[in-house]
Amino acid sequence: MIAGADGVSVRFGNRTALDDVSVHVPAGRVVALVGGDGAGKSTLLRTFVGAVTPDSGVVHAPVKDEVGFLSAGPGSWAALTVRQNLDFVGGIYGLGGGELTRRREELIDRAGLRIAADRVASALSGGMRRKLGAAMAMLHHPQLLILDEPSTGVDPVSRIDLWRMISESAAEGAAVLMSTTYLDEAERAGELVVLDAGRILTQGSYDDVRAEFTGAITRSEVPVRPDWSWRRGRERHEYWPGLPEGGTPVEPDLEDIVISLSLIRRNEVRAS
Ligand SMILES: Nc1ncnc2c1ncn2[C@@H]1O[C@H](COP(=O)(O)OP(=O)(O)OP(=O)(O)O)[C@@H](O)[C@H]1O
Repeated sequence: MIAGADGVSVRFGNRTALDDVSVHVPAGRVVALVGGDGAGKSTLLRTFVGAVTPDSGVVHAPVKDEVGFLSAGPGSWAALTVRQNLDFVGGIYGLGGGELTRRREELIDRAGLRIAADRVASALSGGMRRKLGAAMAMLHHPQLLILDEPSTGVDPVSRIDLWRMISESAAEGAAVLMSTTYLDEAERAGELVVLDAGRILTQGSYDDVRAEFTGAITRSEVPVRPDWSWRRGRERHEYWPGLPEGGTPVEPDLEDIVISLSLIRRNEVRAS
């Protein structure tokens, strides 16, 4: 295992951002951290780069030079071109000469940024800028790659480039921990960690998560219990802890599972 968090809790004043979270990130794997706004994703990622210190629990990570980090911010210098940004980061990590040029041009191609290679970062589209940030984080072949919402604002075609870059880093041996709000994308990761209000709702491979989910999901135009239903396209899906009492059963996907588990958790919190 390259990196891991064991029983990590983080509080900001009286707000609990993470509550007893454990996550392991092995070499060659992509672990996707999934959760809505304020779930604690950025806070957990920031514990791995030393930007947040846990109130309890332990975080293991390689030394700083072996970590690549794309933060939730811009991730590149606005006034530098794509090539200059990559050269600058390469210099920080001691890369130079032909080695840096080869790696820089390889990542420019992988990111689909060749047409923009001499454009300043401030003139890139949001998606191009995210891909440049990801390229900068992985430039020095870090053992641990931490990416905070790399695909937010990236169009579906560019997301394919981004996923290829992330998969290639993992295939080359990096341990990758990334956050995303896109559940379809998270299904592709080797492992999922679903966070809600600072706590883990479920984790494991997508197959594990599906196998552990015990409820049933139905679809209908009008749900039987609106509080346990959510919109999916033109219909509503509804969660049932046991046998459904209405609607047409559907095979739950990750979105159904995550929403059901969040509703169960919120109901437990309200009841306690
Ligand atoms: N520096 C901080 N000071 C105070 N509260 C914070 C700080 N950073 C995060 N929080 C709070 O901790 C909780 C988790 O925030 P975090 O940014 O980790 O969530 P997130 O899952 O990354 O969500 P988002 O995608 O909206 O950033 C939120 O309630 C947030 O308001």
